[in-house]
Amino acid sequence: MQSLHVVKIGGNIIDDPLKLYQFLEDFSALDGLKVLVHGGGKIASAIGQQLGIEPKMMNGRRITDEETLRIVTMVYGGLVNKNVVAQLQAFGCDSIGLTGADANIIQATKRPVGEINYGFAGDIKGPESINTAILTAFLQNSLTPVLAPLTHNGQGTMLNTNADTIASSIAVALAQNFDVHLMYCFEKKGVLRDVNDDASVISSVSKEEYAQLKEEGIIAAGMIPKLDNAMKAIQEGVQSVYICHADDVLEIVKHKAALGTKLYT
Ligand SMILES: Nc1ncnc2c1ncn2[C@@H]1O[C@H](COP(=O)(O)OP(=O)(O)O)[C@@H](O)[C@H]1O
Ligand SMILES: CC(=O)N[C@@H](CCC(=O)OP(=O)(O)O)C(=O)O
Repeated sequence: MQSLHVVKIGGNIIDDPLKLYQFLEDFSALDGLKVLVHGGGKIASAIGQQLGIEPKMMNGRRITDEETLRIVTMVYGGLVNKNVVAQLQAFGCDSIGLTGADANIIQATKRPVGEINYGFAGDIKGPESINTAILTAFLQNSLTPVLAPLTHNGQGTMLNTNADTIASSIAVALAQNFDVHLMYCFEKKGVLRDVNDDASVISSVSKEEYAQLKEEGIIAAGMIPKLDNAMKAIQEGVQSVYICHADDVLEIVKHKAALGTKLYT
């Protein structure tokens, strides 16, 4: 099977124009088939605040009421997605910017109201909710899909879906057709033993080690949903999963550099 890289880029890089520029230059230089999934939570919060709407987060997830849904649709599907595509074009990477509604790429269901009402947050059922045929057709036509963290419910409503979940779901679905390598890129050197020390990278994490690190409180905050999604991918057919710094993606792929954190089942 052909190799495919699914790369997710997080909010702290997207929010920094220079870091984003450097990352997109490296991403463009990756050989072979690739998909980019972007977040943008920080920009959505900032623009919401400019419009007088305070962000509401619970367990690292955004509570998406009707007003917030309008903001995230504009910010993720418009501002962030189109600027990323324009910059990729400048680096010679022919890309197509999409939300989950475009070409019916990702259908989701509105999260049921439990103890917390997350509002218009979308949960992806499984690989059957991903239009792998159209994603494969884009890839075969030399286009790099750039996916915003938005899905739709098939009944006319957009839903907000965590970008780490989109990356994992896309990677698992495409693993039916490709040898998929999933990379979560962010502003730290990997999963760290001490979150303030970039020299404390844990080079590999198994399922058991993850449970232990979580219990000890070494893995916390946004790293928990990221690792839950990453672990799911490695258990469901993705060939390799890395969590690494946005600066290191090219080194890891091109030169097999021992950087970042590699996950094991
Ligand atoms: N053990 C850990 N190693 C690295 N980062 C950690 C760890 N525990 C918690 N974190 C926090 O998780 C954050 C990453 O989660 P998040 O902000 O959701 O990522 P992203 O920007 O990719 O969406 C890091 O910025 C860091 O503050
Ligand atoms: C439901 C939900 O929480 N959606 C996320 C989508 C953006 C995202 O995941 O952005 P980062 O990768 O930059 O964190 C949010 O609105 O914050």
